[in-house]
Amino acid sequence: MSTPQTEPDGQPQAAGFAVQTTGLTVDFGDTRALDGIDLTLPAGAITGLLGRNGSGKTTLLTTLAAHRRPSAGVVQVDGENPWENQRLMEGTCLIQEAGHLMKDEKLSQNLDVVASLRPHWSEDLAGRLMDAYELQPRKTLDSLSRGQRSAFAVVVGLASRAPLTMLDEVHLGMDAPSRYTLYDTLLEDYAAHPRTIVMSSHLIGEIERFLEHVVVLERGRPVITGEADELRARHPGGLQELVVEIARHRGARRPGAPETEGSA
Ligand SMILES: Nc1ncnc2c1ncn2[C@@H]1O[C@H](COP(=O)(O)OP(=O)(O)OP(=O)(O)O)[C@@H](O)[C@H]1O
Repeated sequence: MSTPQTEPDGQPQAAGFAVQTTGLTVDFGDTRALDGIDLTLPAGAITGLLGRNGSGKTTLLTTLAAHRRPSAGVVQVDGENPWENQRLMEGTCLIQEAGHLMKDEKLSQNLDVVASLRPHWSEDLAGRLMDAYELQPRKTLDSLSRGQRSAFAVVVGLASRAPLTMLDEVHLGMDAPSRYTLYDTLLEDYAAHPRTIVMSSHLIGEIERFLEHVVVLERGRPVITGEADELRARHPGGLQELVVEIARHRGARRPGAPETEGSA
């Protein structure tokens, strides 16, 4: 388990949670969304979770966040099963377009509730991001535009400073300046307060420069896992091109032909 460290103000520091899955399988009726996944996500690193539509990214993130139970296999977060685990629930934050927040309540009320639930909450960071996104605390969540709702989800997700912070397509609806505010703030705050970050996005070209670890899912299985620097060195076209190449290769594969599994 992670060892708590102390911040300058005496608060316990959010150390990153490591994540491990063994044989993780999730079925939705006849659809196998995750197919026996063995995966390790390193603690205190930024992992990019990449893959095409329907490859299983959201299912993996919601299962790691214990929003759903695996059909088979094991999930371990910071060495423990996250299911109904109070410590891990407090330390795990999955950001998905503000879906988990109170739509009829003012933003200020939402912030108060989240602050009371998150041991590592930063009032200062929340305030700075609210200002940067020009979000008015007196507005209700359901009165915001789509991009503003995503921005508010970013405020909540980053200010929570959760040891396991997962961002699932959180950029949806956000314009380019708002997305770069997210990236810049994430990097700056991560450097000062290391934690485990998992980021799923189709905007690979925008995020690949700060990824340290990469997982590419395809049809519910990891087809590539590895250090981003190594992958970049082996694929000068970048991660974006790599994901497109994988999709082309898979699309061209004859039905029934053996798959080329494993790390790149
Ligand atoms: N609630 C559900 N009921 C039935 N099938 C589901 C459900 N959620 C996901 N699936 C199926 O599981 C598979 C993986 O979906 P998932 O949402 O995890 O993919 P994704 O990689 O996040 O896709 P995207 O990039 O489009 O968001 C898909 O085939 C999808 O249709």
